[in-house]
Amino acid sequence: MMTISNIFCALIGTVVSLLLLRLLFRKTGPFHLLKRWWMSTQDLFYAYQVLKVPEFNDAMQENPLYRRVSAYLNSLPSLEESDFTNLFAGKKPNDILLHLDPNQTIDDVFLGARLSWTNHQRGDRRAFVLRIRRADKRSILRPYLQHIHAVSDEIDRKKRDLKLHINVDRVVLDDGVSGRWRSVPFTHPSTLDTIAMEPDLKDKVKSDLESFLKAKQYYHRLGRVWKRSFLLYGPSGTGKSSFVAAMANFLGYDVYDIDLSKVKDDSDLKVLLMDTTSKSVIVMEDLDRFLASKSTALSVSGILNFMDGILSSCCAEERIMVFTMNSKEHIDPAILRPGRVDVHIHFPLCDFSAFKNLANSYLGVKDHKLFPQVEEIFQGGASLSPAEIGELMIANRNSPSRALKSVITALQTDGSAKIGRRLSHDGSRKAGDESADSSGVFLKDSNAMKDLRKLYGLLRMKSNRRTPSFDEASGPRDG
Ligand SMILES: Nc1ncnc2c1ncn2[C@@H]1O[C@H](COP(=O)(O)OP(=O)(O)OP(=O)(O)O)[C@@H](O)[C@H]1O
Ligand SMILES: [Mg+2]
Repeated sequence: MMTISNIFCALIGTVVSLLLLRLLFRKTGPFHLLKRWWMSTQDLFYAYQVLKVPEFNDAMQENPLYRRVSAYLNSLPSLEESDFTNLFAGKKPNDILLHLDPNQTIDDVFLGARLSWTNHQRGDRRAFVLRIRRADKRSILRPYLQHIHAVSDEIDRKKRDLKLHINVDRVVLDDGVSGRWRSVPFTHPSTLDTIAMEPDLKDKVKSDLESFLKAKQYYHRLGRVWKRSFLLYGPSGTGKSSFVAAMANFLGYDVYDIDLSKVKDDSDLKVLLMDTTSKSVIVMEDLDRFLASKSTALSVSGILNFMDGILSSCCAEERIMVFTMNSKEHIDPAILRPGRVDVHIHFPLCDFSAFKNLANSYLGVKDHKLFPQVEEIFQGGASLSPAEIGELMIANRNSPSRALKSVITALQTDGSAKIGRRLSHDGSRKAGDESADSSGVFLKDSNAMKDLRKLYGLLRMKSNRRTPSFDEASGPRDG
């Protein structure tokens, strides 16, 4: 009986203490009142300066700083905690925008200094009013304004509707001016998360792109054009083009896709480049194929000038250049020298870890009883491109087991056929079935193929020389 009343008393005690704590710490409670009183007492001992950022100047022209401050303040975490915040839907789905009520104040902290902003509104006149301690002003005002610029730039970048520009022979624009680029909204869904790639490599590329975005001052101090070039190379269907789209989405940049077969000569390439804007990814796909065929009057030196960034320095900068190739084996090393191409990224055929990645995103399957069998086949040396495996998974997406079985069959047949072709190409051994269907999905495995696969697995194990996936040639890193 004693124990039950003890428990009851303890329960009551806990509830009462919780209620008291709540009263103490709520916004109008003694703790917050005390905090506010302490701050206003402190304020008596400091001199403050008030700075105004009006929406318009005297000539009724818009003040760009007003828009930036507005974007900055609406992104502050303290706004989420304010009782005077309005919520609006943004342009993109799931976008929620926060806005502070007129004549309300929010606090901000920068480099340890406390600042406050009031959203001042009288009639049609609007301004943001910054209150800052005089003692802090000299040391932090300039960096604080730069910080506001950087944050609002970042917000703009994320909000932009991206465009894909394709070079055409000539197009007449709405305003009657003719141009060489035809533009459409860029809505490619590929993101760095949807690309199956070694996680370390993906992280490296991400941080490389992030540090590029912050490196404006750094590049300028070095007297270099603020650009970075990437070479994506690997067999067909390994995700190079998808990766370009993912990069553009990550950076919030437009894409200029240069179709080299439509570039007449070097001066034509110059014109095209001069018509591109900053904050863009400029892509030359299948450069190896173009260099091998050389079907237009565009010279290699025209391409080299483009790669060096001489041409882009005349107009806007902040560009990413991307070249894709199936193989860089027969490419003149001068084309790929550091400075021309800063980062080399290898896109290999699928291995077991990339396969698991694809199974997770295409089928929602993290583990499966057929995985050990798939792993064994990969270890035997067979492989398909992520595009081939992705197609099989999409076609059988309602049944993961069927999807995995079809991948296994394809690996056993098409993979073996590929191995056979490679071996016969080397002259080491003749492939059994050279006429295999390229999709290979419905072909039956044979003993000869099994032997070839074992042999190929051994050869691969012996020559286990891996191409590094991310090879940073040179160039500035961060700002
Ligand atoms: N690594 C990957 N991760 C996720 N999906 C991939 C990957 N590789 C290819 N795919 C899928 O396969 C399809 C083709 O890929 P993509 O066009 O990017 O390959 P590619 O390397 O550019 O081929 P090509 O050299 O023939 O141009 C895309 O739909 C893409 O979604
Ligand atoms: Mg491609």
